[in-house]
Amino acid sequence: MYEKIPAGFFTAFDRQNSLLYNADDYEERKLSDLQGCFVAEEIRHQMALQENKTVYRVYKKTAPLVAGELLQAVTVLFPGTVNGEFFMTRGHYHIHPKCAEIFFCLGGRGLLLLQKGNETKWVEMKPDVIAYIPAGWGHRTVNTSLAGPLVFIAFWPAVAGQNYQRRLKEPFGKRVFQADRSYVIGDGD
Ligand SMILES: O=P(O)(O)OC[C@H]1O[C@](O)(CO)[C@@H](O)[C@@H]1O
Repeated sequence: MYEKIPAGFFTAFDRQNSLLYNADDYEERKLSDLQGCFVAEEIRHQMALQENKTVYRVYKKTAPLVAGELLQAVTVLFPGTVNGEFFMTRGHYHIHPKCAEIFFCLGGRGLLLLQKGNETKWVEMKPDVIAYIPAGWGHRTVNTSLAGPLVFIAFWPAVAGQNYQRRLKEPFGKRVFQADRSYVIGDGD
């Protein structure tokens, strides 16, 4: 379908299979990779020892890790909870302080949590929402629906890098729990 387009110059969202066509890198995060993310850490640990569900998949299009280049990735964040707390990504800050990021929601329902110092913001993610993550803000996504995956594409500078340690010092100030058929936002750590 895309044979006339040079592979280095495009990607496409494969809606049927929920993945990034022409991606060249892939990551899968299971419950065993998400140590310390959920309030119920012991329950997460037990779930990881038993079924160890996949929480999210990331299909990436790489680029040289130099200034001026951009990376892109489709994330598929599956439905589920750990003791009523919705499945989420680990969450990170960028190493480079001047790198923003953009998310475009392709399907599902969720929240993008943004953190800077003690300040927490959130953006409701639903199809066609384009969320902007300003430079310096930590970001984590949460699937707030048990009906299906939250799917979004992200674009960010290739030099951004990911800092996972900073969230220990500047943790996400909100947590998202199941409530009837919806969600409730509770205080974080
Ligand atoms: O790196 P984390 O926090 O595990 O989350 C992965 C997410 O990060 C991103 O790189 C976007 O910041 C996405 O591609 C993916 O959703």
